[in-house]
Parts: sequence; C-alpha cells; structure tokens
Amino acid sequence: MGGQLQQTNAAAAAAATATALYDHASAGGSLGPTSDAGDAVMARWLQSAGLQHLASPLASTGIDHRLLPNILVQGYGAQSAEEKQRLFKLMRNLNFNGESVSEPYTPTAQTSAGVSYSDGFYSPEFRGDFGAGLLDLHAMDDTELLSEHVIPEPFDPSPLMPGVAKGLENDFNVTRSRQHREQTDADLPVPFPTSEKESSSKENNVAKIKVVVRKRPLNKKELARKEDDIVTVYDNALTVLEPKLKVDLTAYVEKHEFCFDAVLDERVTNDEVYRVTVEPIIPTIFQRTKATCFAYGQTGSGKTFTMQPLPLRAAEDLVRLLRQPVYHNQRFKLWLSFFEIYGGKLFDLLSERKKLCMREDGRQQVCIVGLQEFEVSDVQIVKEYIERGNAARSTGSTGANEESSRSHAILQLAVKKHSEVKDSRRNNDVNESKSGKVVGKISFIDLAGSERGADTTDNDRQTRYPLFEPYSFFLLLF
Ligand SMILES: Nc1ncnc2c1ncn2[C@@H]1O[C@H](COP(=O)(O)OP(=O)(O)OP(=O)(O)O)[C@@H](O)[C@H]1O
Repeated sequence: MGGQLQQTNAAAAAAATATALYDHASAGGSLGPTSDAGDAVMARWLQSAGLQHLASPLASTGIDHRLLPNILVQGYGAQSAEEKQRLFKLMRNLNFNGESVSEPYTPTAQTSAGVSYSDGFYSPEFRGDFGAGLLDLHAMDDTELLSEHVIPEPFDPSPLMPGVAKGLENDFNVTRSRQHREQTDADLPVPFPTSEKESSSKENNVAKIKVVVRKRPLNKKELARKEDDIVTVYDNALTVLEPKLKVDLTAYVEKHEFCFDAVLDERVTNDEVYRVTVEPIIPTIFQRTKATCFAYGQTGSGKTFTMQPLPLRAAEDLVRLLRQPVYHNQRFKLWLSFFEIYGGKLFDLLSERKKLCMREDGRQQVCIVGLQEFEVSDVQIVKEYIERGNAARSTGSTGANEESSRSHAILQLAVKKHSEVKDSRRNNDVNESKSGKVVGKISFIDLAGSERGADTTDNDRQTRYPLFEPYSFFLLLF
C-alpha cells in the first residue's frame, strides 16, 4: 500500500472476503439466480446486523442475490460509516461453515421485530449459499484427514509446553520489544497445547479467519515523485487520506478508516508477520487442521516479499515439533509440494514444470494428478525446494513491479501419519507419500498481482489479473 492514491473503496477490506466466500458458492450452484429463498436469506443475513434496509432496494432489481454481498461492499446504497463497519464485521464473521464466529450484532427492538435472525444466519440454506472459500485447497486433496478414531490418546506432555498460553495469547501482540521476542524465541520454540482438552479450547480461541494488512514503505518511484504517504496505521486500524476535488474544484481530503484483525506498518519485519499470522496455527496442524494463508493485493504491494519467508519459518516449527517423541514414534512425517497456476494451467514447480491435471474423483473432490510430494525432514532441504520452486515460477514485468509474479503459486506442507512399512523406500517416493494419511496441512498461496489500469503495461496484457484492490491482504483460513 503506497503513497500514490489508488482506488479506495470504503468496504474494500470486506470485498476480498466476500468474493472469496461467494464465488465458490456460486460454482456449487445450490440456489438458482434471483430465487425468493435467496432474497429471504440475504435479507435475514443483513437483518442480523440491522442492515435490512440495504436488501430491499436490491431485491426488487432482480439482481442475482448471490452477488449482493459484493455489490454491497462495493459501496452500493447510502451506507454510513457505521453501516460500513457493521457490514464489514458481518462479512468477517463468516467462516467456512457459514457460521458467525464471533458475537453477532444485536439488533434493536425495532430492527429485530418479528424475525428470528439467528435461524436465518445459521440455517443450512444460508450455509449452502455463503459457506465456502476461494481456492479451497482442502478440496484439492486426494487424501482425507486422519479420522478422529485414529488420533492417539491425549497428547503426551511436551517439552515445548510452557510456551502455549503465552504464544497464543500474544499472537496479536507485535508491539512487544525485540529484546523480549529474542528471549522468548530461545525459550519457546512453538506454542503447544498440554492436552487434548486444552488444545481444543485453544483451537477455539484461534480465529477461523484472520485478516491482516501489511503496509509497505513507499517505493523508489514514489519517493522520486515525492508522493505523500496517505496511509496511517494505528493499533489494528488504518486510515487512508484520499485527496478529492469538489465540483467547484476546491480540494479536500476524505478520510477512510478500516479495522482489521491486525495491521502491520512499514517497519514490521517478515519475522513479525510470521508471528502474527502463521505461528499461532502451527500446533493445530497436528490436530486434523487444514489451514490456508494467502496474500492478496495489487502488483507491487509486497505479496511475494511477505509470503516467501513464511513456509520456511513454518517448516522450521513443524520439523521441530515432528522430532518430539509423541509424533516421531507415530511415524508422523512432513511432505512438501509446490505448484503454480499460470494462464489457467497447472505446473509442478519441483518437477521441471511438468504439466499437471486437475480432476474430480468419485467423491467429487478435486485432485491434482501427478503432483510430486517430497518428504522433508530437515529445514535445509525445505529451503532448497522452496528456492528451486521460486526459481521455476513464471514472472514478468508490470508498471508497478519489475519482477512481478504472473502466476498463483501454491506451496503445501502436509503432516502425514505413516503406517509401518517393511521395505525402506526412497524419500521422494510418491507411493510412500500416498501411503500416509494426512493429519493436517498448511497451504501458502502467493497470488498473482492484480493491477489497476495504470499499472498495466503491454508486456503483461496476456497474464494480468485486473482487480482493483489497493491493499495486500492476508487471510488465514482453517
Ligand atoms: N514491506 C516491505 N518492505 C520493504 N520492501 C518491500 C515491502 N513490500 C514490498 N517490498 C518491495 O517492493 C517490491 C515489490 O514487492 P513484491 O514483488 O513482493 O510485490 P507483489 O505484490 O508480489 O507484486 P506482483 O503481484 O507483481 O508479483 C519488491 O522489490 C519488494 O522487495
């Protein structure tokens, strides 16, 4: 997010989430367009936040109700700042089950009159329409998570335990001093739960969706042009100062404020980004959790800069946990795969860009056929694979970034439980990878940059992703 003025939509933050939640649902096609049921669900959903008046004008237009969240967050209708905040909160509270993960807005007697907002919000009908995710990599699995009954007895006490509470409670506290962090680094490798009970209560405490915004510093071009830094960060909010002109050409500044789960300013290091985003969910990967972390933002906003160090840091923590006897004895192993989606085609970044196929199996699960997975027991090996994959990625040049990623890159780290095998197979044996049952998985997605018209050059006309969001988004989904 730079100093140059870019399109600023008051509800831009919610737009990414809304699109993510909605596109997939559309693909599922659970309800026909402009169905009355859809309108009613939409109305109840908005009503749960006291925003029912936004639904009625749209319902009468015959617009597909599945598009309504997007239309709303794009600023449709006369929304006050408070309404925008409420709408944003409503969007943010959607998780993959279509359930609200935090306290719903309590309507006043007037707004709730005669309608039970809870039944609409949690109903299967609602879930079918809103409850799904963008790039649902869980669906790309050819393996199911380890079923519950295979999970061992309550986890044995771990040498890493003392750090649990501290680690999780502090996961948003990026302001603590470097000195303190270095000290805790040495003492507390990764927060880790003491028992199944504690782990499940901790799990509940970790948000299902977390949106973190990182502001980047002004780049060389912006500094050379002496552009103003129009973004201010404070706590978990940011302000965008948008210069505008009145009809009589008087200049004025419009102030837009947004709140997120966390906002990191331009001085924050990649290590701190890791602490706020990925670190808190690492222990849950050992508890049948699949997590996704992706960066979203326009070209040059710092997605690759931010995403690239994260898998390595995560692998360090995963490898450390895997070495504990409780996991080592159960033959838990870490597997890595890395592929990209470029121009609608899939390429394995670790197998000389071998073309991959996406297929649907009998259970209607999408599988990436031919994707190589590599067992990684050492962080150095992870580093080498990541470097190899990054070097194989498709890059190009945009007006805003000379070395722009032109593809969506997906790096997956999967923890698998292996049964006893008689013959010792080679590390990168695909069959061995298949023989393991997935315990949990974390996927890192570095999306191709989206561009404003101004950032688009002739070079990238083929591969550009023309979206119009000025921010770099992080979503942690699990
Ligand atoms: N927080 C930051 N601190 C310092 N430099 C940054 C930061 N964010 C981005 N940069 C620099 O800005 C440039 C563009 O960053 P990057 O390539 O990560 O953008 P991107 O969002 O991945 O772009 P694209 O979508 O075009 O691939 C790089 O030179 C990067 O080093």
